[in-house]
This record gives sequence, structure tokens and C-alpha cells, in this order.
Amino acid sequence: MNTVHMPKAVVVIFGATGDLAKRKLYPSIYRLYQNGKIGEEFAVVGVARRQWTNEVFRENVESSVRKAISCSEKLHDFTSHFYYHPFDVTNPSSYHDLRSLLNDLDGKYKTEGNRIFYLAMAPEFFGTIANSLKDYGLKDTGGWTRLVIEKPFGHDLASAKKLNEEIRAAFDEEQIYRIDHYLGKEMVQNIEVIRFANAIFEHLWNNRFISNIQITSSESLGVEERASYYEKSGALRDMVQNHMLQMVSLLAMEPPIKLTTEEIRSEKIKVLRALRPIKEEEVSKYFVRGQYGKGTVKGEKVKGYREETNVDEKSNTETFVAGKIMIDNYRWAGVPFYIRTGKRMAEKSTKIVVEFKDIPMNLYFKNKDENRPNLLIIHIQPDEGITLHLNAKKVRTGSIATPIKLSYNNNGIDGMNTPEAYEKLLYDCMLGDATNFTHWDEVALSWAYVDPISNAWAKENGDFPNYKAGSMGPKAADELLAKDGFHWWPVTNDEK
Ligand SMILES: NC(=O)C1=CN([C@@H]2O[C@H](COP(=O)(O)OP(=O)(O)OC[C@H]3O[C@@H](n4cnc5c(N)ncnc54)[C@H](OP(=O)(O)O)[C@@H]3O)[C@@H](O)[C@H]2O)C=CC1
Ligand SMILES: O=C1O[C@H](COP(=O)(O)O)[C@@H](O)[C@H](O)[C@H]1O
Repeated sequence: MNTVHMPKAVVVIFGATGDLAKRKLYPSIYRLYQNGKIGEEFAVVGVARRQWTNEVFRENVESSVRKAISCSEKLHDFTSHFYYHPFDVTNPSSYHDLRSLLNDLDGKYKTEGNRIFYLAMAPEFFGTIANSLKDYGLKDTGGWTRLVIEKPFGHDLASAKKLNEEIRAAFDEEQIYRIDHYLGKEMVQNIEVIRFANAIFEHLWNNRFISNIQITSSESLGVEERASYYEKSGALRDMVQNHMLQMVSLLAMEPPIKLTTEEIRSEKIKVLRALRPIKEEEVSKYFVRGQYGKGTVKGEKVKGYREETNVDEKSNTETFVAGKIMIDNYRWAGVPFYIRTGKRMAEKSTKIVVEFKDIPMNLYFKNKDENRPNLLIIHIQPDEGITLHLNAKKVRTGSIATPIKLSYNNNGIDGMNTPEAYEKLLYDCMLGDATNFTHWDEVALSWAYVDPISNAWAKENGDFPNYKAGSMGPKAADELLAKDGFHWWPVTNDEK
């Protein structure tokens, strides 16, 4: 029988009235409770300025869980573990009262002084909160204390360093859990297993057999309500600096010598160190950007980015990025990793396509153009699984080949979707497993890679809008691959 380890802790959510807490965190904590991963020995304290009572807070938590999860039972029991403590986090005196509340809850719920401080707030507050938690004695409890930090971790390398120094003045690196929610996705975690648990892939996983790797993360949604953040961020900082580079490092890393946090992180860090740096003056050779104009997404007419609420009518912010990333190491020299991500694209989908090199001579296709390279497709979302594209004999013909697909669908295993990334990451954090969180070195190396690109783009006005909402991005993204003799493999559902 499997024994589930049930961690005990008080979780303090700074930014408890915000979008992230409501859409992701409360439903995830509920799923942990519903699935028996946490028992009765936990409490959640919400912090924000709004003058809510415990009752109003609990009603909000209940409604966000109901919105996210259809069959939600025992909600009253669940929300009875929630407490609300209103204050402005910049006001030092309020931390005294928070400390007393946490001590009381430790006693009431027998949480042994274990605490998670989850900063679901704008990064400008991270340093103040971390240092106040230290100065007012909230982190020295006799139990363990962990600080979870949301992205964005800085705006560039310099601001990320400053932020890191502020946080490190109060917390040790081992106590800091920098969330990249892509690392909580089932199939992103599966990359490592698919690669290193299969001899047929691992032996071919290098520049002798792979011609290129393509990672597409497309979104059909636009900027929604987040223009004030996104205008300053753009797709490069919002998606590439973190999620896309994390996927690159998992695809490219060497096998870890042990499955420990340190060993896995250390292999990922080596990949980031081997990224070929791009100088400002050569950005256009490797990267293209785009911004959506009006168009039609899934049959619905939508505005262009510049017409969205709180967006500048001459905005120079990119909503799409495509890039060619080179990794200058023994395994990957000469193999481009192409990435593309954007908002208001044709559909919501994240997929990785590994394209294998052609065999030297293929007698089984009459015409060279029919020859299909072998592809391994890793479906990250919305469907989860892998598809291997091979060639086999066409039924009842002579020796003529036809492409076939072998598919494995992860969703089908227990008839349920795999749990939300946040649920897994929160549980990992409670267990003290930081493997799927980003180390400071990864954050710093990723910023060092993207900074010259954002600097170059800040200096010139993009020729925007340059792709229609509902398309797969600007033409320049196709040209980026065409120059190398490749093309994007379609990532629509027909291609599974
Ligand atoms: N939303 C999302 O999908 C994602 C968000 N993130 C990141 O998560 C963080 C939070 O984002 P999100 O929830 O969208 O932001 P919101 O603007 O929706 O929420 C911000 C929260 O901070 C509180 N707050 C603001 N100022 C103070 C203050 N001085 N003292 C106490 N509380 C304060 C607000 O409550 P009140 O007004 O009541 O004080 C609110 O609860 C950001 O860093 C964001 O980049 C990352 C990935 C995805
Ligand atoms: O971090 C972010 O990710 C989401 C996309 O996440 P997904 O899990 O839905 O693929 C993106 O919409 C958002 O802009 C960005 O901040």
C-alpha cells in the first residue's frame, strides 16, 4: 500500500485577494486536501489590504474552488482552515500581529512551526516582505520555513540581482522556491524520463542524429486584464526568459548522476551556460518578434493588441517571439533549438517536436519530397502524451513507405486530467523538494541570455502589427527556419 506523506504547515499567501491566488492557488490547495495529500493539520492565512473578514475570505475561497473544480465536496471543512489578516505589507508594525496569529494557528493545527510564505504579489514587494518576515521573527519557528516567489523575478539581470540580494539577506537559497509553473506540468517533468529511461532515444539524442528541435507554446488568448504588466514585459520576458528556456535546458541537459535537486539543477545550469550568447547587433539573425493585429480566433472577431485596454496605441511590446537558440557544447553543436511563443495565435497548445536527421539513402519513397523524417512529438498541453512518426510499408503495395504514427496519450490513464501544475509544485514545496523550482543561477543565466535581445528591441520600433490574431505568427518566423532548410511542423490537433 502506498503511504502518502501528509505535510503539516501554515501557508501564508501574500496577495490573497488577487487573480493568481483565486484562479490557481485556492483550487490547488483544495485538490491537495481532496486527494488526501494534506490532512487536517494545515491552515492558510491570506494577506492583502482589502478589509475582508475571515467569513468573506472563506466565501471567496469557496467560490474560486467552485469555479475551478466541478465536483467540490467538503468545502465547508476545507475553508474552515482559512484565516484572513488585512494589512499593507509595507507597514512594519503589522508583522507583529501576523506573528501572533501564526503562533496561535501553529498550536491549533499542530503544524510544528512549519511555514510557507507565498508571495503572490508584484515583485517590488518581495524584498520588503522577506526582510520583514526575518526582522519580526516570523521565520524562526522551530519548524521549517520556505519562501515561494512568483515570476517575474526581475526585469533584467541587474534588477534580478538586486532582488535576489534583498531576498537573500533574509532567506537562504535552500529556503527560496522560485516558481516556474511549466516545471509542474506533467509532460514537462516527463521530458527527463522519456529521454533517460529509453535506450532508443538517449543514444540518438545528439547532433549526429537530430537535425533540429522545435518548441511551440501558442496561446489563443490575448493580453486580457494584464496590460499594465505585459506592456513592460512582452513575450520575451513573460515566456522566453523562464518557461521556454527551462524546456530547452530539460531537452538538452546531460543525464544527472542522481535524481537529486542539486544534480538535476546542476545539469540544467550547464546547458544555460552553453547557450551561444547573442550580441545586440546580431539579434535579427536569431530572433524575430511580432505583435498581433485584429483577426479571428476560433470564429470570434478580436481586437488588435494596440486596441486592448491600457495598451499604448503605438506600443512597441512584442506579443510573439520566435528564436533560434544554439547550444555550443559537444552534444549539441550545430543543432538549432527553435522556439516560438505568442498570444492570440491559432490555438492554445504547447508541443515539442524533435526532428531526426534523414537516413543517407531511402529507397522506399519514390519521390524524395515524400520522404518524412522521423519525429518525436512531446505533447505538453492541452493533450498530454507522445507521438512517434515513423515510416512503414504501405499496405498492399510493393516496397513503398508511408508515414505512420505511434501514440501514447497520458490523459487516458485514469480518465482524468493530470493535476494542475500549481498543485504539484505546492506539494513539492511542502515536502521540501526544490527540483522543479528554479535556482538563482538559472534565473541569472536566462536573463543574461535574453537581455541583449530586449535591449536591441527597445532601441527600434517594431513594424507592428505584423501578424493577424488567429494565425501562427509573422512570416518572419517561418523565414527563420526556411533559411536553415527547415519548417515549423504543424502543432494543430490533426498533427498528433
Ligand atoms: N495572474 C496570473 O496568472 C499570474 C501571476 N503571476 C505573478 O503573480 C503575482 C500576483 O499576480 P496577480 O494575482 O495577477 O496580481 P493581482 O494584481 O491580481 O493581485 C495583487 C495582490 O496584491 C495585493 N496587494 C497589492 N499591494 C499590496 C500591499 N501594499 N499590501 C498588501 N497587499 C497588497 C492585492 O490586494 P489588495 O488590493 O486587497 O491589497 C492583491 O491581492 C505577480 O508577481 C504576477 O506577475 C505569475 C504568473 C501568472
Ligand atoms: O507565465 C505565464 O504563463 C501563461 C501561460 O501558461 P499556461 O500554463 O497557460 O501555458 C501566460 O498566459 C502568461 O502570460 C505568463 O505570465
